[in-house]
Order: sequence, then C-alpha cells, then structure tokens
Amino acid sequence: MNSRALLLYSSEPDRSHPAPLPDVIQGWQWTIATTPASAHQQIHHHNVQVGVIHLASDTPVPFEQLETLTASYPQIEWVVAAAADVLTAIDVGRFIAHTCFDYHTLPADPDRLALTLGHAWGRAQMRARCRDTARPGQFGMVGESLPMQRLYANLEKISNSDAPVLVQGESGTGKELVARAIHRHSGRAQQPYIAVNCGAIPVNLIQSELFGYEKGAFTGANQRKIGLIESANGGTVFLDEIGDLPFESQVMLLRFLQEHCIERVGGHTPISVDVRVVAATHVNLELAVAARSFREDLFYRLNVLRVTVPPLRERLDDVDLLADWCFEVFSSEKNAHVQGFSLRAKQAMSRYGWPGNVRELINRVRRAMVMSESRLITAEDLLLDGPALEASCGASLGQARDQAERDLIEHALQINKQNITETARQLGLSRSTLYRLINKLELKQ
Ligand SMILES: Nc1ncnc2c1ncn2[C@@H]1O[C@H](COP(=O)(O)OP(=O)(O)OP(=O)(O)O)[C@@H](O)[C@H]1O
Repeated sequence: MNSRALLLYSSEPDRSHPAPLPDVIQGWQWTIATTPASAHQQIHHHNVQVGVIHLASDTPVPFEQLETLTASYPQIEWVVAAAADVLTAIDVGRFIAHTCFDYHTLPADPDRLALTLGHAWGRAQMRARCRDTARPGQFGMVGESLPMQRLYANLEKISNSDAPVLVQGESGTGKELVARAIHRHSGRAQQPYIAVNCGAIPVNLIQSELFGYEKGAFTGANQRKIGLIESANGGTVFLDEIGDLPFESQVMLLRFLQEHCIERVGGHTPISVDVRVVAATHVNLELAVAARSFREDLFYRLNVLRVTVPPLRERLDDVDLLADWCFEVFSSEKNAHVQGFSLRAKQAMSRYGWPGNVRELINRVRRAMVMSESRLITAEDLLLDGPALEASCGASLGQARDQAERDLIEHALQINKQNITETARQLGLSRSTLYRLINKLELKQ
C-alpha cells in the first residue's frame, strides 16, 4: 500500500507544528509549509496526495498563493480547516466551492476530520488510477475499445513489413498518429520520417517539393534542392491527403513507387531512393478512381496494406479515456478551479456522435477547461447541451458534422481574431484544409 502523505499549508507565517489537526494525522506521513516555495519542495519530496489548508483567524487569506498552489497540483485533494469567522467570508466560500474536496470548522472534530482525510486520499488514488489508464499506449494513441485493439494488432503486423500502406478514415480520427506509429515501430525508426500534406502544396510546386530540383532548372533555382522524398531516404514518407494530389502529379508518384527512383526537376539521372510510403486520405479512393480523379494504377500501388482508423462514434467506450487524457494534457491552460467533468458532461459525451472525431473532442474539452465557471465541467461547457445532442442524434451524419465543424471553426476564428494561421494551428489543420472548410461551410471571415 502507498504511504499516505499529507501537507499542512498554513497561512500563519511561523507555524511549525500541526496544532489545528488533532491526533488524526498519526497514520499519515505529514509535513508543514508556510510559503509556496517550501510547499513545492515538500510536495515533490513526499509525493503528497492530500493537502490541508489552514486559514488562521488573524492572518489575511493568501488567495493568490492558494490559487497557484492548488492549480499547480490538480492531483492533490485539498481540505480547508479554518475558524468559523474565516469560513463566513464570501471569497473563502468561493475558493472552497471551486477548488476543495471539503472543509472543517476549527476546532476540528477528530472523527469527522479523519473520515474526510481518508476519503480525500481514496479519491486521489482513484483519480491517479484513471489518469494512468488514460495515457497513450504503445502506439502513442489513447483508446482500449475493441476497434482500437484490432487497429493495434494490424499496426503490429504492418510495422514489420516494408510495403506501402494506405490509411483510411474520417477527418480527425488519428491517421497521422497511425502513420507515425507505423514508422516508429518499423526497422526504419532511427531514420527520417517526413510528413507531406499533398493538399497544402500549390499545384505548380508539387513536383519540385516532392522530387527536388537541380540548379538552373527554372528561373530562381539558384542551387540544387533535395526534395521531400529524397530527404526521407532510409525512412518513411507520409503522404497525407493523397486524394488531393492533382491528377497530373500522380503519374510522377507512380513512377517512384514502381521503380524506387526519382528524378529531380531539371535533372537527367534517376536517383535510387529507399523510402517506405504511408499515404492517408479521408476521401474514398475507390470512388475517386471510378470518377477518374485518381489513377487506378496508383491506387493499387498504394493500397498494398490497408488500415482503417475507426470513427469515434464506433468506439464510444474510448470517449471517457480520451476526455481524461485531454484534461491532463491541457491542465496547465485550464481555469484554476476546474477539477474534472460532471457526470452529466461524461454522459453527454458518451451519447454524442462526434462527427469531427478525436480532433473535435480535444477542441471541445480544451475550450470547456478554459471557459467553465464551475469546479466540474458541465455538458453546457462542452456545448453538448440540448440542441447539439439533438442535432447529433436527429440530423443526418453529414448535417451534424457540418454543424459541429461550423461551431468549432467559428469559435476558433473568433478567439484568434480571424487569424488563419493561428486558427489552423489551434485546430490541428493545415491552412489549406481550413480554407477548404471555410468555403465548404460558407463561413464569413
Ligand atoms: N487515439 C488517439 N489518441 C490520442 N490523440 C488522438 C487520437 N486520435 C487522434 N488524436 C489527436 O487528434 C488530432 C487529429 O488527429 P490526426 O491529425 O492524426 O487526424 P487525421 O485523421 O489525420 O485528420 P485529417 O484527415 O483531418 O488530417 C491530433 O491532435 C491527434 O493527436
């Protein structure tokens, strides 16, 4: 069993004994701090799980210190122990309501206090266990549902091969993470991994970006430039949004896949390169082939090994873990008093259809952590109250997805003052994808 470590943080500058806490703390490994610096030191040294904040009657309450301290250690459960007159102050009440597990009026009743501290410790342990399961697993992804287990089993097999991989899945499902995982688990892990967003490179630059150019190949080519594929030599190139590659550029890629050779623009000698290709797309390439916007021969070259990343609505079991993981990752940005999710918020998340998949979940949780005014994030903070949920259940999937994307993009544009680069960065999109969505959704800029 872990030892139970308790910190007594007192507002009394010269306190050196735990007088406000009766014998109750006998079973604890306890320590006292009266300044933030000593509190930080003790917390790290003793792996503190429970903190008692002692607010003395005749000393001003150090709110700023307390807010920084409690926000810095969200894993600690805090209990306030203070005289009745201190507890009646409205600011103290607000601090307790937002931040603390419980409070006690001094002199404390030993039995009640012992019970509270025991419960606080139990809750800290439980939260630590939840945090541990909500960590990315061996492939750098969060999720333990059956569809994800199948995905991991496929990744295991695929990583050992050297054949091209086609990763399919809706936008925001984690295709880029999958591509990275394949590289990291392959024999090429120590070699370069180069990610290229085919949809983000202007059409007239695609050839020179992918294959490089020789000095003098065109006006402005003052020196030789190595292309993205050549610079991945020995490693992996990830061709994201391959479905957006213009038809005329597809033939060059086909040649590279067939012959493992490239030719720089303006060069006349084929250069042999050893690069594994992982390509991803959110468009249905079979349909694109049927519509003659994607070459059939290239499709078969890319589609040797195929991985499909499941949409979040097909693995709602993972939503809880993903939300807890997000909460941990973005905890430094959160509003100091926010401690977790309300039950209703978790229920709303597990009933929602997540048309924007994990990317949408991250954005909703991150926003709620900043905007929430309560200790526990509510369904409303996640913008998952009535209308959003009804839209997700009653409307078609396409309508719900458009609505969710519209809400998120509008909000992100607004908080980034319409700055496209910043908005794209925050949403985890390329600028071109963001422009495409703005046009598609007919958003005003
Ligand atoms: N299982 C997961 N665990 C943790 N993070 C995830 C998971 N799936 C996706 N993400 C995160 O969600 C965001 C979107 O993922 P990613 O960019 O890989 O999606 P995508 O399928 O490539 O989307 P697009 O088609 O729009 O490019 C990223 O921030 C990624 O880290």
